[in-house]
Amino acid sequence: MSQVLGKPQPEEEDDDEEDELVGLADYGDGPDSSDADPDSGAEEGVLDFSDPFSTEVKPRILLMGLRRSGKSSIQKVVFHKMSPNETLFLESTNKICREDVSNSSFVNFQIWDFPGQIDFFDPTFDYEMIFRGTGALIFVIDSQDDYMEALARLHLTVTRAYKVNTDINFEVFIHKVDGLSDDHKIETQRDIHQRANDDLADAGLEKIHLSIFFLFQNSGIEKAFLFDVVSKIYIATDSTPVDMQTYELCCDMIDVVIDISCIYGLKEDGAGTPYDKESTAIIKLNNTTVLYLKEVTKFLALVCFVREESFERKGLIDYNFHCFRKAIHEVFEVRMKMVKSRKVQNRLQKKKGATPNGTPNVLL
Ligand SMILES: Nc1nc2c(ncn2[C@@H]2O[C@H](COP(=O)(O)OP(=O)(O)OP(=O)(O)O)[C@@H](O)[C@H]2O)c(=O)[nH]1
Repeated sequence: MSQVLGKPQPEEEDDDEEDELVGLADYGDGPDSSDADPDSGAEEGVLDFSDPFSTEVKPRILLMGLRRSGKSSIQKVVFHKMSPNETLFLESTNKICREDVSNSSFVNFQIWDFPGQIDFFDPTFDYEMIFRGTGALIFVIDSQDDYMEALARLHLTVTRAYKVNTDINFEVFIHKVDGLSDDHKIETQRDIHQRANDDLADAGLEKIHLSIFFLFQNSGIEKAFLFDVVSKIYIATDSTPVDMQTYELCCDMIDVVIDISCIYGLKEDGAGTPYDKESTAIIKLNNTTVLYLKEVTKFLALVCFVREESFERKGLIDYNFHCFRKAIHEVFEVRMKMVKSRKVQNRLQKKKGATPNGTPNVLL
């Protein structure tokens, strides 16, 4: 099982071979991510919104989509290391489930899983409040289903949300592509892209940008770690087991890259940085595996193990990497915005003589 901000855990029996959600790192589970009771989330109709002045306010990501589209499965596989096969037994979600993903200083947000059947435009739901504090809205579409209803719902959701908050990032996940042929996948993505954007254009909302992509079931990446380059602690990994040898090999690769850059990459007066956005390295091992390192942020690197034959489709791997990097940057941006706005709000509150949590200061 993966661990967050930690060294590898002992291997666990896990027959699940597939890295189902490559392109999204698994930020692990365990005590770190379970610091909030998943069921402590707002009950249907009884939303318990975070106090905007509380220091607990976190960037919020909403998971929406029709019933059985796979929202809870995505959350469980990504954040709880559930094997994709086990998602078959997931019960339908009947209330909004909120969960804190606050495993480290790098990744810190709250994810809200909405039940598919919920009518969040029901007057009893304060959707304005929901969307106002939202950083990203992920809309999941089941590609094996007739997706016309999903597209109508997507349009309604996006237009409502945008009216309340123009800063929301809209991400559309085309899910369950495992059942589609390669041709059908491309055709489905093209069709969904076209229809979703046409609907927005018809509503005069071309400026809304929808990022639409597949959740790759098999990108050819065998194992991936998101490393903090300086400490060589991995802050996230995928759902396959971690073994010490693999982890150490990744650490060695980071050392090699940084050492070589320090020796030959810096200017004579020592100017420059040994690690920047151009940093990348590929090492072919003698066991038909390729080690691939790429910069994600100035602190983080993704280190992957890729089968040699899969590496021939390097474009696909790079595309996955690109989506992943973009998602990480968006999470950081959302987080920075929230931190800034919280500071401003706290300052304003202080000026007004109230404590950050909204209770007036009482001077005794
Ligand atoms: N073929 C396939 N099935 C999947 C995949 N992901 C999830 N499923 C299945 O889709 C079904 C519905 O998954 P859920 O995660 O419960 O869907 P949901 O959107 O949370 O559903 P509600 O809670 O009813 O809104 C389950 O039987 C899952 O096993 C996938 O990648 N491929």
